[in-house]
Amino acid sequence: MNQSQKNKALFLDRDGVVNVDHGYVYQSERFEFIEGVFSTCKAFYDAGYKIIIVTNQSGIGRGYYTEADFIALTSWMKAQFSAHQILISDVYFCPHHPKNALPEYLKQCACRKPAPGMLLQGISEHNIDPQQSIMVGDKKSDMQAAEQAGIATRVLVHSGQQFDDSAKQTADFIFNSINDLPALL
Ligand SMILES: O=P(O)(O)OC[C@@H](O)[C@H]1O[C@@H](OP(=O)(O)O)[C@@H](O)[C@@H](O)[C@@H]1O
Ligand SMILES: [Mg+2]
Ligand SMILES: [Zn+2]
Repeated sequence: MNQSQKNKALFLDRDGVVNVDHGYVYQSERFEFIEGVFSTCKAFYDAGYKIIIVTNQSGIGRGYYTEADFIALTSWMKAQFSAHQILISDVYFCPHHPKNALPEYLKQCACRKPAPGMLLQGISEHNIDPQQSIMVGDKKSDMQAAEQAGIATRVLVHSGQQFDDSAKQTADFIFNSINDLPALL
């Protein structure tokens, strides 16, 4: 299969990119969409990008909330995008943590960013060409995961966690938020 038959993807980190990172958000009442997320995702969706979310959810491993809580919130979140005529093709999450987690989630896994596992799974399951794809994150670990997965364009946004100069070196672009992303179209 040649590259032209592969899909291009906009990979999004969730907390700090899609929604305000209030810290281990798991309830829709605390899920505050970041300004511009719908208009930006609509622009990329209409431009032929699959939209795939890849999110660390150590709050599950830490016992702050359950996988069922996360799945319910994710269903609600996808419905909000759908109401804006945007299909979220998939949401991949990592519930693990290497040090502070309930026994069943205590592990050094291949999916927790900066590991690339969630991105590689999305690339495989959705026939994505990483060279035509973009990753948006608010942490250095998001950029490192994308680099490991071969995602060609990496964007760091200021709308989430603070980051240092070493994080800036892992990004191709640094924007205030996802609202500025259409400049890349
Ligand atoms: O930004 P994404 O990957 O979508 O999700 C991040 C969240 O799972 C949480 O990740 C935590 O980091 P630790 O997992 O505790 O290191 C903290 O940064 C929280 O503020 C944040 O809400
Ligand atoms: Mg984040
Ligand atoms: Zn994991």
